[in-house]
Formats: sequence, structure tokens, C-alpha cells
Amino acid sequence: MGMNRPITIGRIDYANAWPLFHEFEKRSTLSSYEVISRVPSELNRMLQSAELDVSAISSFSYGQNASDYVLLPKLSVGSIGNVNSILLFLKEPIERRRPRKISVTTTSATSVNLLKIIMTMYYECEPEYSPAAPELESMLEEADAALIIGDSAIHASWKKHGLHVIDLGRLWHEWTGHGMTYAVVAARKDIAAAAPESIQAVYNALLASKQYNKAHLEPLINYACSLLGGEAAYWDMYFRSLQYDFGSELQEGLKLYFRYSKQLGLLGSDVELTFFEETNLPNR
Ligand SMILES: C=C(O[C@@H]1C=C(C(=O)O)C=C[C@H]1O)C(=O)O
Repeated sequence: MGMNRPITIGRIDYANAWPLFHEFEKRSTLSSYEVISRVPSELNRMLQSAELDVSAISSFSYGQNASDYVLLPKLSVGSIGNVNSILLFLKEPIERRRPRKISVTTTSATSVNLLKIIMTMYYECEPEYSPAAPELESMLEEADAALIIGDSAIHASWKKHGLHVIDLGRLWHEWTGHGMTYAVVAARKDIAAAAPESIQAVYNALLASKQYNKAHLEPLINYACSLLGGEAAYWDMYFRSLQYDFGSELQEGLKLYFRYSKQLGLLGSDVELTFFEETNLPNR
């Protein structure tokens, strides 16, 4: 039992994940570990191929690989309403004309499929989707609209470009009445079975990190201003809007998203939310 190598931990390389990870190293009791920071699509691939043992990933990727993963409870990136960093930029208002071609960022899994659900079921249109690097201007050279997420979306939202903007978290909430969970933290089931104490230690550190950061937003806000620009008031609003606890309302929203994904053929099977505690910690 246990690990005879450093445990590998995937971290989302966007400000939205800072409240989960910012204090991780300070809170960790692990003797050896490696934190690898990447965009979500890359983390999704690395956890699936077992290059990572545990990672924050797109919730859609959990849906695709649920039989191989367990979720770490009370950890997520979600919103009930505006998410502020999952944005569809359109050349024309969607009420006037439905987009025929949408350029979608290659860094996402959850949001691209959320967009497909929204276009098909809410706006009742079937645009063509073309994956591209998250660069708004070049994306819009070829398409009527562009989906970008994370820090790039935040930066694009600050610019005066005259585009029409739809916040997918807000639209999902207005439409379904639910919150939405964009990212979860998952461990590979084989690792959770072989080294539950290592996964538990990662979990404890992430939970402690999240709890500390939520009570001490100031350092995160200052760091965001210096690294990414913008006003302190913006970052205060941003971090306060996001939901990190994966509570029942956020889980309900995610279950509905999985049901719609299955209905539209985006996911091949129904998805159960299986948590690390239930399967791996019989003594708790
Ligand atoms: C809130 C966000 O959620 C992100 C969206 C993801 C996706 O679309 O796959 C994955 C991880 C999250 O960090 C964001 O990127 O702004």
C-alpha cells in the first residue's frame, strides 16, 4: 500500500481555481508530491492517461470517465448565476440572428458542451463548432461567435469591442433555475484504492486551503491585480461569485447537465456522482 513515488496533482492554470490551490503547499503534510499547472483540457487528458493521480478537471471529463474516478467532496468551481469567465462573444445579438458558426476554445470541455446544450435546447439552433486557441480576434475572423473561458475570457470582457456577450452561467441559471459546476476535483480510482492515505492528505490540504482562502480573499485579490491586471473590486466580486463547495444545489445543476448531455449524445451513458469518502474511507 501507499505510493513509492511523489503523488501527482493537477491544478487549473486560471484565477478561478486559486481559492482551491493557493494555500495548498502550506497546508500539505505530504512528504513528496508534484503540482502540475495546466489548462483544463490538458488536465483532463493527463488524469485520463494516468499521468496525474488526482486533479481539478472539467466536470464534463468526470462524466466521460466516472467509472475510473472518485470525486473529492466539497470541492468544485461553480456558480449560481453569473460565472463572469465563461463567455460567448457574438457579432450580432442572438435574438436577432442565431450564430451559424461558433469558434470554441480548445482549453475547455464543460463549457463547450454547455454551449451545445444551450444552443440546441434553449436557442433551438445547430451551429457549426470549430475548436481554436482562445484568441478572440482571430476566432471571430472565421466565425459569428466565440466561446472563451478563464483568464482570457476575463481579459476579453474588459475590452471595448462592441460585441454582444452571453454569460453561460447566468443563462443556465435563468433557464433551468440551477447552479452549474464547471470543475470538480477527481482522483483516479485505482490510486484512491492503492494509496487512500495519500489522497486523503491531498484532500485535507485542498479543503484547508479553500477554507483559509475564502476567509482571506485579500492576498488573492492583490495577487490577481498584479498578475492579471484589473481593479481590486472586480476580483473581489469574481472570487465571491464563484462557488467552491459543491453543495447540493451545485450537484443538482451538474446532474441536470449530465442528463442533457446524455440526451443529446454528448455523453454515452448516465453519470453517477461517486465520492472518495463513500468508497475509500470505511473508517470515517
Ligand atoms: C469558471 C471556469 O470554469 C472552468 C471551466 C472548465 C471547462 O469549461 O472545461 C474547466 C475548469 C474550470 O476552471 C472558467 O474557466 O472560467
